[in-house]
Amino acid sequence: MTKKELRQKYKALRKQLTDYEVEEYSLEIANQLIHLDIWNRNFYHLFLPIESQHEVDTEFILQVLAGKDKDVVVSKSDFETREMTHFLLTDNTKIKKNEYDIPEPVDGLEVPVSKIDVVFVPLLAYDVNGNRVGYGKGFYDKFLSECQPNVLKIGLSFFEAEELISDVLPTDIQLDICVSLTTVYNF
Ligand SMILES: Nc1nc2c(c(=O)[nH]1)N(C=O)[C@@H](CNc1ccc(C(=O)N[C@@H](CCC(=O)O)C(=O)O)cc1)CN2
Ligand SMILES: Nc1ncnc2c1ncn2[C@@H]1O[C@H](COP(=O)(O)OP(=O)(O)OP(=O)(O)O)[C@@H](O)[C@H]1O
Repeated sequence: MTKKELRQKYKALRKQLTDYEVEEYSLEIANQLIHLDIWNRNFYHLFLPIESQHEVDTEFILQVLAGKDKDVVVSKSDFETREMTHFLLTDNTKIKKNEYDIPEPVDGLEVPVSKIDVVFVPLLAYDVNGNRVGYGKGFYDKFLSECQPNVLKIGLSFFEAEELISDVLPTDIQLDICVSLTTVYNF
């Protein structure tokens, strides 16, 4: 299927989930992550979920990271330049929702992309080759292309992998791992 078709399909599937399912499934994804060999690094970039879009609630992952004393990085998105700016998440970080309902840090200590070791990647759909589809603005393709080549890219999804995204671009960056409710995909 094309990215456009997949966006429609997965937006509809996510819409059907109840708030209860979103929470339970997000906890399940966090539980799967605990068992992976990904916790020996320092800087973990996490997305803060758009609740109205029924994204994976990363709160549980945040708790795991806090328990392990990791540095957590969150971003602010500029929809004009399609650039993300990255900030260290601390107890004092003020979070505010932007016009797209994305919770974002207001300000704080900026973290250069070169410091980031692991990125938890939001997505609408992904395929068995590790390609992903987001909302189509290219924020993560750009961000991931600026990261260190050895950065670990981990997708999180309530759904299983598609067989094929038919219109993958050369600028699309593949995931290393994707975690669903039942499966850990290693690409
Ligand atoms: N939590 C989270 N943060 C993220 C992303 C994400 O997917 N999830 N992004 C990942 O790249 C970037 C933001 N990209 C986004 C692009 C479009 C829409 C969005 O709501 N689009 C609506 C159309 C709204 C409109 O045009 O008025 C939609 O698709 O329904 C949201 C986020 C950076 N931060
Ligand atoms: N490294 C990059 N720098 C600048 N623009 C880019 C980069 N990578 C992709 N883009 C542009 O972003 C647009 C959207 O790409 P694509 O359809 O793959 O988005 P997506 O992966 O679904 O969205 P997102 O990354 O925001 O979740 C494309 O027009 C593409 O040209």
